[in-house]
Formats: sequence, C-alpha cells, structure tokens
Amino acid sequence: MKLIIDDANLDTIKGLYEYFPVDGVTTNPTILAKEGKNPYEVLMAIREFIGPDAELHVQVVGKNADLIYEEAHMIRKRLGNNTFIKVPVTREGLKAIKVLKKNGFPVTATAIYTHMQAFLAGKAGADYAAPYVNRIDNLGVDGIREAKEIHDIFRNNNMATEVLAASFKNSQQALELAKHGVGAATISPDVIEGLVAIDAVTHAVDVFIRDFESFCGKGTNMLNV
Ligand SMILES: O=C[C@H](O)COP(=O)(O)O
Repeated sequence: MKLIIDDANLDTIKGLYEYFPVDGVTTNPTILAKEGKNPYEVLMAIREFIGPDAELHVQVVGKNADLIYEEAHMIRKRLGNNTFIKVPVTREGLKAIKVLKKNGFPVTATAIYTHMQAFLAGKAGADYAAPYVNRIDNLGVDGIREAKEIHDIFRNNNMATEVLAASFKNSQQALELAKHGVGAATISPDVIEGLVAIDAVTHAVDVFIRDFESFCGKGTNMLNV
C-alpha cells in the first residue's frame, strides 16, 4: 500500500519525507486554501521538493467536463506529467475522466462516497478511486468496509484501478486497509505521526536506555563505551 501525504504545507511535507517512507502528496482545494498563497506557487514548490517522478495529486474545481479538461491541461503544463488530476465523481466528472484517460492523463477519481461511484470511475478508466473513509463513517456507513469492498469490486472485474483511500481519523484505519492490500492511502500529517506514536514503544525504548546507562554510565551509547 502506498502511503501518501494529504497536505500542502511544504515544511510539514519535508519533515514527513525525512522520517517516513512516503510515496507522494495529495491535495484538495480546501488543503490548498489553508496555505494562503497562490495554489500554483504552493504546488510548484511541492513538485520541486518531491521531484518529477513522485506522485502529486491535484484536484480540479470546474463543474463541467470542458472546464475540467482545460484545468487538467494547465495543471499538467505547470506541474509535470506525473501529476494525477483529481476529478470528483459527478456526472460531469465521469465524462471528464473518460476524456482525460483517452488523452493520457493520470486520473484520481475523488469525492467517492458510494460503491457505484467507484465502479463507474473504474469503468471510465481512472487510475485511482478515492473513497472518503471518515466522511462515509459519519454518514452511518462503515467506511473501511466500503473501501475494502471497492478494492474487491476492482479486482473481481479485472479493472486496473486502485483504491486510494482518503479521509482518515486514526492510524488503525490505515492499517486495516494495508492488511486488505488496497493500493494506497492518503493520510493527514497528524495521522501519519500516529502510526508510530505508541506509548508502549516509547516506554520500552526508555527502559532499554535506562538499563544501559545504569550499567555503563549516563550519556553512554554504543559509540563511547
Ligand atoms: O481529498 C480528500 C481528503 O482526503 C478528505 O479528507 P478529510 O475528510 O479529512 O477532509
């Protein structure tokens, strides 16, 4: 399962890249708006940092297929070929996904709340389909189960589309999807940090250090004993 950062703050992205095995960056209009700068300024800085081959996912805002198609061209021109065009799965969005795929764009079908949206996005040729796990939970439906079932729909219908699960509230949800073998999860920085912020682990490491120092002396380690 690919692990992708769902954020647009360059300092945060740099920090996560230093510590975690991450595979790229996803953004959406809300995430970009939080940066308070021109969206292309933010995105071009991210692209420069992650390099031309890493996955960057950028969402369109247009409500009809023609505008979405034009936005996609501009996004590709300014941010490079390996930029996934995130298209919400509406009626117009599906039309746009078909046209974009015919023209060789990498596409992430997004704003997915139902199995049927995901199935149609897969049929239209999307590379990824992004179910919003936490938001689905908030509708009273099990978002993790739905993401797993969407993965199964793709595999059972011989579709190449991968699930790019989005909208997580905790690290356990991401682990559940890794166990099921879904293609990718895009996770906010605080939830990524939560993947290893485990009190029991911190305690175990502290005890190792305490025991070592009680025998070898304060401030010792395997360099200076
Ligand atoms: O792009 C979609 C986001 O991953 C949704 O996440 P959120 O529900 O935490 O805003």
